[in-house]
Amino acid sequence: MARAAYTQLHGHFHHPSGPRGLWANRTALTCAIFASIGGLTFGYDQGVIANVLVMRDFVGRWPIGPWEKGMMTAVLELGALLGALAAGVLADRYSRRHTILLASVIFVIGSAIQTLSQSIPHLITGRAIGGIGVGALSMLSPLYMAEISPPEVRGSLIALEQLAIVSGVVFGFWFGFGTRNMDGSISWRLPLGIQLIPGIILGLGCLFLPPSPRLLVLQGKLEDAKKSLAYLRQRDADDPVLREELLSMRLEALLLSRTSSETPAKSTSIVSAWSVLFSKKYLRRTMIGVGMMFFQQWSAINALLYYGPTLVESIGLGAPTSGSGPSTSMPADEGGDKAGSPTNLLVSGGIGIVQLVAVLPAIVFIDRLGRRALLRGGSVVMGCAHFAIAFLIYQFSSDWEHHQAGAWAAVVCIYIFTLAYGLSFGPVGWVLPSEVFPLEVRSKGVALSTASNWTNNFIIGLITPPLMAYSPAITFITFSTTCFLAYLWASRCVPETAGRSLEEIGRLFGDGGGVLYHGVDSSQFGPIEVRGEERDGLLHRGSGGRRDMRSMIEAELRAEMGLDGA
Ligand SMILES: O[C@H]1[C@H](O)[C@@H](O)[C@H](O)[C@@H](O)[C@H]1O
Repeated sequence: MARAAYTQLHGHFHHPSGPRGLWANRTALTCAIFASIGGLTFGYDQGVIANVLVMRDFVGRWPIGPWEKGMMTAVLELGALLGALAAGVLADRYSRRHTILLASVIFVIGSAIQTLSQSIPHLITGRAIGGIGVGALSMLSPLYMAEISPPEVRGSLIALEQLAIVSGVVFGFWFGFGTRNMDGSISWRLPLGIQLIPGIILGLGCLFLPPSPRLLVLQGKLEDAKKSLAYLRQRDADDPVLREELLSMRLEALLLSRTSSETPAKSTSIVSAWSVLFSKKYLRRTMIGVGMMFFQQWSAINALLYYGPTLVESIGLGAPTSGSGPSTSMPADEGGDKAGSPTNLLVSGGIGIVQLVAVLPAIVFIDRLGRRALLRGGSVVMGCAHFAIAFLIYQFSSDWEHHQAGAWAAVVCIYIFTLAYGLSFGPVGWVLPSEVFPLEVRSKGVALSTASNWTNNFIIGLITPPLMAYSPAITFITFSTTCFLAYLWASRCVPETAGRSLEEIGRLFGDGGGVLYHGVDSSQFGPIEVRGEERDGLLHRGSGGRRDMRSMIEAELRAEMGLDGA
């Protein structure tokens, strides 16, 4: 009976996703919204720094060249890369919440140093330290959200990370825009200092969040896990549905401890703990996590964000540029009064707003339409938009003045691209890596995927200016090609994870570990072949002793927990 109740409540077809499902899971929703403050810090920095680096007082005080300006972005990204990887280890060793606390403290220290900077080295140091916090939070928030979410709304809840990031971008951009004309250093100290507020709120508040029930199960703290799950689902601890969910988590953890001599999460050797991600068992998932972030970044969202205004100016719209041909510097390199140039507003500010608008339907539909459908549709539209921009540049760049319609068409394409990205690779980029890894390697898998985000973000920042200098048309053809490759990757390599429990997703990769209830149309498995047959709502694998071990452990657990079916 309990099994039927569980299937009915958590099954793919019965439980509502979208707003109704979100409302039904409002405790998990509230916790996810709070945890998403981690994403806010990340986006805010991105939004604000473009404005800070061109503020009158800032430029007058420290007349720095492009090299130092590039450093400002680069040190944060490199710090974030380190932070994400370090958090992958600490999140298992201590807990998700305590690592969030530590990351928030580091972020606050970094932000304070930036705010109080008396010299450029201070600022760079502050950004490196702050970057460690930003990077750690950028992996911890989605990881925590994935582990507290019920399957039917997990996509929506993790997509809140993207909502937080882009809200941060928009708020940071417009706040910096608003203070830019203030007299003195307050114009830039204020927007840098304001980020202390979310950092402190997250650091203090995270200890009040319920701990991840999945991690507690892995650590053998079953009573605590039950309590946390009961709180998150707002159900009685003895509720059969709750016990079924707990059972599936315990089953996964037990299978893990009985089938592997050493739990990677507890592995003493750093090298073996990470190298396990490249073992045969996990390689496919690692490729999905790392590939997801690779393609998210190579869609070139940040290239447009950083270099969009320059591009638009080079095609003859907005503020006039000095010199001929496309300038390849970041908008920040262009000198004090360009911060408020119509182009900067139109593109940098506009791209943030379009991302923000697009992520809202994505949150509603990501669990209904599925991740794969969004990725496949999004990549095609993005690829076509880049291609159209390349074509327009190729066709008209020698004489934009007499082809204003063509120039405007390019701007429209930038927005179409951003809309498609905001509905697909933006949010799904954070969702997918958090769900494909099983518990034993989840934090490291998410850390490595997040590290892929920061590394590729860094590479794009580095190569876009010389590539644009060489040929803007070729630049866009390159990005168009990576988007079409992303389509092939999504079609061939990404399984549909929507609506499945994290334990169930392991089955899509042939783990055989942990899935209790299937109840999902197997045609949705995508290209990943699941060998076995379905009986009694259970997917039975065709071969191997693991299935037997699973049924054995399941029977043991059912007996111990007093659940039917034992
Ligand atoms: O998902 C985010 C978001 O789309 C940001 O705007 C972008 O700058 C980041 O690199 C990306 O990871």
